[in-house]
Amino acid sequence: MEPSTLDLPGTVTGTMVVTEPLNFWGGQRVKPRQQANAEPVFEPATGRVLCQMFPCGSEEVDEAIKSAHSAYLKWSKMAGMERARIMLEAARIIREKRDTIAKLEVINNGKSITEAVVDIDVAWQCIEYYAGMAATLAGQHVQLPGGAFAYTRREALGVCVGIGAFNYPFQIAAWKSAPALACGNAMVFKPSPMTPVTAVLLAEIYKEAGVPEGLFCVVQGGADTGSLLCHHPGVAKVSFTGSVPTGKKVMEMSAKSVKHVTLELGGKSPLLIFKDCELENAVKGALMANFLTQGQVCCNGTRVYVQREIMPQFLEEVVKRTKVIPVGDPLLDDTRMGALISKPQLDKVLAYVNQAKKEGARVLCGGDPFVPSDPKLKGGYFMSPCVLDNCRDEMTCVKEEIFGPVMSVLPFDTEEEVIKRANNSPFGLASGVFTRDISRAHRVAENLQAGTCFINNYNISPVEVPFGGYKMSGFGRENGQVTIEYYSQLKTVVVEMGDVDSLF
Ligand SMILES: NC(=O)C1=CN([C@@H]2O[C@H](COP(=O)(O)OP(=O)(O)OC[C@H]3O[C@@H](n4cnc5c(N)ncnc54)[C@H](O)[C@@H]3O)[C@@H](O)[C@H]2O)C=CC1
Ligand SMILES: C[N+](C)(C)CCCC(=O)O
Repeated sequence: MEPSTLDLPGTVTGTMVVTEPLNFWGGQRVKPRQQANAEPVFEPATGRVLCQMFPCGSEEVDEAIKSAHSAYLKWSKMAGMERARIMLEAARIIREKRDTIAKLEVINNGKSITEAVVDIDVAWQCIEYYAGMAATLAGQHVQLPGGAFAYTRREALGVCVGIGAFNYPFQIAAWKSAPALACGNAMVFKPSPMTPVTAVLLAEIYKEAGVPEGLFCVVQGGADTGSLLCHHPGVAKVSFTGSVPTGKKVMEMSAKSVKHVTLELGGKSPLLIFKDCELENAVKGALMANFLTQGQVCCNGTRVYVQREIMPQFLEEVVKRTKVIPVGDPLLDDTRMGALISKPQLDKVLAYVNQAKKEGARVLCGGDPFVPSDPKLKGGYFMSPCVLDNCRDEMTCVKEEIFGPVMSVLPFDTEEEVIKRANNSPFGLASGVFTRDISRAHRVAENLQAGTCFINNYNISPVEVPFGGYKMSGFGRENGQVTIEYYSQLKTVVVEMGDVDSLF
């Protein structure tokens, strides 16, 4: 890579320009074939153009998939132990380059450096975790009558496609590629067109660690490139992270050639806070559930149901803490909230706040554009984190995914009532409950219709535990042991030891 991209120690917000090619296949960065249809990529904290994103066309997609396929033929025949060793080396390199990758992630995504460092740590942990699993893949031996037997083999799928969202660009690439590679697959990854910069670093790191050329490729582009990938006959599986409408399209396109599909889609997750909770932890949990990555997190607990008796104390504390969240230059260590991904996203979120007001919600704090005092940040996409009170279940802000720093607070009276209301949503990604009553905690966890339930915490996602949705939040899982099943297929081998007993 050119030194300009990696030479980051002195880099401050508002100075970086990325000119290196952002595609990667055949073991190297590949220049875009056509300069047409270029889209500017912005630095969210300043509104400045960071680079151009050149979408890949069908020839480029084809080349990347061919490159991945030839790598897959080698990689899938290697011993699991050998794949593990290379993946561990990749994890080590990420650890070594963590601060640089995190910085670039911040410049492209707008989240605070404190969060980005955690994201990169989770990325190498994920690769380390699946490296540990690569050598454990095994089938089963089944005894049959007459000395016959069968055994199963866990085999790779082939070339898998990963399509990522803008909110966790590097981490999503790791969450998808780690289990894919552990199982012997290759991956072609398409980042969000708004965050094209860091996935290619992962490609370079895998290469440096020793994967066969082409094993992890990056193609840049938006919907058109994504659809070329979903239609390509050389692709065995598509793992998608993004919105529900796009997820449906991905499933539909993949259905044409019966590709495997994993969908990690949006949510409107409920967080239930009972009066017997430890209030300070519940308040901290509500902040964690709403304000990470400027609220642009699919599993955020944006419907905060608070038992009526403790509502005044809860609101007082949550508002007090929300008001002092340091919003500003995301590269500074003290900042806890950076900029939203784009101007349209900021406008959309502010419009949701306005709509909420119109429908009768009360803004207790925030919900306005925020202009930091630093002149270089004047064009950034900042807003003050917002708490909405007086919300009702039928309001738009309670029903729709806002994908911004907006918490809607609703009162409830009984456990039975709140579970019913919490489940009355087409989404089912995550949920949370704060209570000191252990029976209640597990009963609530059992009855909430969501892929994850956090008890007395929120938004922690260790790579050892499965993550994924119920209902319209998607299907399939990422992380945890089970994800091996989503990136492999089972072959049954039946062995006859006697003579064929023919019916004919
Ligand atoms: N469940 C999860 O793990 C996550 C879900 N999300 C959801 O994603 C949304 C925000 O992210 P965005 O990046 O704006 O979502 P999006 O759905 O617009 O885009 C996601 C990805 O799909 C690609 N894409 C768009 N149209 C396509 C098509 N026709 N065929 C193939 N690929 C296509 C985009 O280029 C991008 O890479 C939110 O609604 C959020 O809830 C975001 C992050 C994580
Ligand atoms: C890391 N975590 C749990 C906060 C969010 C991960 C899911 C996503 O991609 O939005």
